[in-house]
Amino acid sequence: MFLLAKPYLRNVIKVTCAIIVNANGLVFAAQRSATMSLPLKWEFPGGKIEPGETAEASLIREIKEELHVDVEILKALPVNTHQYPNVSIQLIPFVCRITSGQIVLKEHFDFKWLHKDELLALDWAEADVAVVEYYIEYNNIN
Ligand SMILES: Nc1nc2c([nH]c(=O)n2[C@@H]2O[C@H](COP(=O)(O)OP(=O)(O)OP(=O)(O)O)[C@@H](O)[C@H]2O)c(=O)[nH]1
Repeated sequence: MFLLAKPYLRNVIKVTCAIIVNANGLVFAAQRSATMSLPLKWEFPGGKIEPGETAEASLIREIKEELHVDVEILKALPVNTHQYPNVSIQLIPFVCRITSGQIVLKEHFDFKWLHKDELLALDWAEADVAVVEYYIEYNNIN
C-alpha cells in the first residue's frame, strides 16, 4: 500500500547542464530551437543522463554532441529539482571551461556569452532560473 507513497518522485528526469565560463569570466547561454521542447527558451547546454552514466560523463558527452567542444568540469553547483506541468527534472549544474575546440551549434538556435549581471535578462527555461540566481550570488570557482 506504500508503493505509491511518493508518486512525485517517479519520472524525475536527471539532466546535467554546463555553466561554461571563458577566460574573461563571461558565461555561455544557449537558446533552444523552435522545434525543441521549451522552444526558444534559454538554457545551459547539457542533457539527460543515460543509464549507467555518471553525471560528469554525461555532461562531457552532451557538450561534445551539442557544441563540438571538450570541457573540463571545475565545480558542481546545487541540484535544482523543478516540476514542469508534464515532467519533473533534476537539473544538475557544473561550472566548466572549454579545453579544446571552437563552438559549433549542433542543436541550438543561438548563443551568447554574457557577464553574470546580464544573465537574468534572458528568457530562461524555468528550471534554470534558480541555477542562474545561485551562480550570480556565488560565482567564484574556488
Ligand atoms: N539541456 C538542458 N535541458 C534543460 C535545461 N533546463 C531545462 O528545463 N531542461 C529540460 O531538460 C530536458 C533535457 O532534455 P535534453 O536537452 O536532453 O533533450 P531534449 O531537448 O530532446 O528534450 P525533450 O526530450 O524534452 O525534447 C528537456 O526537457 C529540457 O527542456 C538546461 O539548462 N539544459
